[in-house]
Parts: sequence; C-alpha cells; structure tokens
Amino acid sequence: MNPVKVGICGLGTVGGGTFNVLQRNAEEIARRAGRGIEVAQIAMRTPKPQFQTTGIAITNDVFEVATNPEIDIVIELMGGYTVARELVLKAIENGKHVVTANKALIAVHGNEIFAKAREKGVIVAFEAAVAGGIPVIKAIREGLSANRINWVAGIINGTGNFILTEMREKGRTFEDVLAEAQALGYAEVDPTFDVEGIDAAHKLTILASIAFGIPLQFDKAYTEGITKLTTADVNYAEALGYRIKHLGVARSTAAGIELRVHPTLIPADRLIANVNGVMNAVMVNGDAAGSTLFYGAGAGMEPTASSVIADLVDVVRAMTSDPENRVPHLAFQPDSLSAHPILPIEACESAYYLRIQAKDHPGVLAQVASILSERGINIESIMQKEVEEHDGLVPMILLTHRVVEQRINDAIAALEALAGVNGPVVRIRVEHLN
Ligand SMILES: NC(=O)c1ccc[n+]([C@@H]2O[C@H](COP(=O)([O-])OP(=O)(O)OC[C@H]3O[C@@H](n4cnc5c(N)ncnc54)[C@H](O)[C@@H]3O)[C@@H](O)[C@H]2O)c1
Ligand SMILES: N[C@@H](CCO)C(=O)O
Ligand code: NA
Repeated sequence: MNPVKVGICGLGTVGGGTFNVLQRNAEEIARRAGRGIEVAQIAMRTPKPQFQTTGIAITNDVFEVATNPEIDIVIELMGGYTVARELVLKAIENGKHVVTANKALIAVHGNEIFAKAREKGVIVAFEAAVAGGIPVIKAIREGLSANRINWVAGIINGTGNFILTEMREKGRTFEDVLAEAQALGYAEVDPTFDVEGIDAAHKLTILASIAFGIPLQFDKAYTEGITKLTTADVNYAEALGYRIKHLGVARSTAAGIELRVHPTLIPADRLIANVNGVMNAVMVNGDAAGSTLFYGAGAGMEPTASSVIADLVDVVRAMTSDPENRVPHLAFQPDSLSAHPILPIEACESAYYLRIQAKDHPGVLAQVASILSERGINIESIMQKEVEEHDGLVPMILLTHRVVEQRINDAIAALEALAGVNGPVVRIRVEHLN
C-alpha cells in the first residue's frame, strides 16, 4: 500500500524530534501502522541544515501544507494560539486529519476545533500536548473508560519540576535552572507559561475534560506558579515530612469540579513526591481501578516525538473507519458532555500549610489557635522555631485538616490583623492523594 503522506508545520524541538524518529524507526512504525508514513512537506521559517530533507517539499508558508492535496495528515508543531488555530481549522476544512502537541491551542480553542473536526469527519489527535512522552491521554480516554473518575493529580510541567528539583537538590538559583531548561528545549517560547502555571493549567484543562466529560474551560482554571516559593518553606515542608511539588488537581465533587494548579505539599513517601527533574507523573483515581500512576519524561525532543508519532499511527489505522465509531476527542460522546460547573477556588477544599511570622510576645499561639477553631479549622500539627536573631520573629508553621478555602481566607485575614503577627501569612495547599 502507498505510504500515508504527512506535512510537518514547525521544525523546532518537537518537529525535529518527530522528523528524526520517523526516519530512524520507519520500518517498525510501518509494521505497526500497516502503511509507511512519508514526510512529504515541511513548513519552516528558516533552513535547518542539520536535517536531511532531500526529496521533501520545503515551504515557509504553513498554509501550503494545510491545502496541499497530496497531504493526508497535518502535524502542527509551531505552538501559539493564533496562526496555529487558523492553520488547524484550514487543514480540517480541507479534510485533513491533524496531530498537534499544542496544549495552549487545545485548552483554549479545542471546543471549536473538535466541533469543526466532527463536521468534517476528521481526527484531531493531541497525545503530545499533555505530559510529553507519557501516553496518558490514551490511558484515560481508553484504558480507564469503565470508571467514574474521582480525581486526577499531576506534575505536568517538566520545566517547573526541573527547576524545583535542581533548586532543592543542588541549591541552584531559579534563573540559572530556567536558562538550562530553555537550552534543553523543555521550556515554552514564553517561559512565564511554565513558571506561572499557565502551561500546567492548559494540560489540566485537557485532563479534566477527558476524565469527567466536560467541555474545555481553561478560563475557569485557578492558576498559581512557582515563582513565589521560598527556600524556607521548602525546608520547613521537608522537616514536616513533605515535598513541595507544582501540582495540577482536577477533582469531581457533588457541588462541581475543582480545577486548580499550585505548589502543593505532598507526603514525602508518596511515589509522586519523588518524581524529579523533567519527569512528569499523572495520578488518576477511578471508582473501579482505584489509583493508577503514569510516569515518564514530560518534555524534550524525542519523548514528545514518541507521542506525536503514536498519534500518527492511530490516525493511519483509523482514517478509513467510520467517523462515528472513532474514539471521541474528549473521551465522551460530544452530545453526552456534562454541564457540571467548575468551582471557584474559594469553594475548593484541601488541607493547608500556614507559615506565620509571630512576634516574640506571650499569647500569640493562643490567639492563632482560637482564630482557627472559631472557623472550624482543625490543626493537625504545629511547629514553632527558635526566635530568629536578625528580626526577633518566631516562625510558626501549622498544618490544618481539609477545609474549604474560603474559611482559610477568612482565618488568614484575621491572623494578619493580629498585633502579634508580622507581615503576610504564607499559605500552601496540602494534598495527601489517597
Ligand atoms: N518542547 C517540548 O518539550 C514540548 C513538549 C510537549 C509539547 N510541546 C509543544 O509543542 C509545540 C512546539 O514546541 P517546541 O518546543 O518544538 O517549540 P520550538 O520553538 O522549538 O519549535 C517551533 C518551531 O515552529 C516554527 N514556527 C513557528 N511559527 C511558524 C510559522 N508560522 N511558520 C513556520 N514555522 C513556524 C519556529 O520557527 C520553530 O522552529 C508547542 O505547542 C509546545 O507547547 C513542546
Ligand atoms: N514547556 C513544557 C513542555 C512540555 O509540554 C514543559 O516544560 O512541560
Ligand atoms: Na502524553
């Protein structure tokens, strides 16, 4: 059978990795797909002499790929929401299947893109968009389809986890590690997406949709990054038996769905607390399977290419099938998506780590305890350090039981108003993940 012809748009980190692995493993891939996969066209802005592209049509106009009648599958690896959205819609309009690694595009414009793809009977595949080389979309969408999924929690930004790990283990500075992550091709074009939690929120939005059968709602995700974390809190957490990880949590409750990304204390003995460097991990808790954990490289050239090509193989196998009988884009049939609301962060529930800078006055601890107990917040443990000589303040660290965030907000406002408390109270959410 003739090979399937594909066009690559964007020959950067992921595009280059995809090109290389497609050439290197061509025979294995064809044995799996049932047909060869031929790169017939590449759109790139500048020449890339490191790639052997003889015989391949080269253009600097991505729309040529979307309209090229020879091409069956368009692979979008440029990033961004604007040109990428137009390109993908144009490819769909021209009856082409699409494979993309672009989580920003899917999280923000996925509802529109999937609706258009259904209209045209084409597939839009996006395994590489979440957790790089981990086949977690496949696992949730197909492997766990018997379950009512209770929650998903994941370390889903490789750059952020790499930074936190290097800072904790080697004492390196934030800026230094970020620069290395950029050089290694892990970071987004705008690295604030990585360190401010936006990239993780894009991925969590996608995970929540395929886990709970809800439309993509990136604008409702709560997003907090790692830039305000201090070494002091990392060390106190450690002394209490926890690791701080940047976690995305999507939880289904009777009132609605929690969709939140933030630094999180996790008990140090949990597997996911020990996921380091650029590695990612996604835990999924279903009513039948219990907890499952998916682990692997979250970013990088070839791990991401692995997911892009797995999607290509899926598309090649399914392209002659009846569009109605394919795996739905968001795991649930499009007319069976639920309107269960996304909860605002104030209505989400977790345990909390609070660090209070107390003045060395008698009675502050009693006042703190009464502010919490008046609001029904149970204290799980308290750690009080020595008076710090340079400022005469006593760091007081508290762990609470699970409580709705609004109550913690009220308590923090009351604590900060105490004469015996100096400056803002540090709050970090705690998840036990059991
Ligand atoms: N790097 C990773 O580890 C990783 C992992 C998973 C997903 N992703 C996603 O994959 C996509 C690509 O990321 P990347 O890291 O390879 O980025 P990159 O910057 O290395 O590569 C993007 C390439 O696309 C080209 N490009 C952009 N606009 C173009 C246009 N209009 N015409 C032609 N070429 C154009 C750029 O010149 C660049 O070479 C992004 O959506 C990113 O979020 C990246
Ligand atoms: N910038 C992303 C790439 C993988 O999606 C990360 O660091 O996780
Ligand atoms: Na993946």
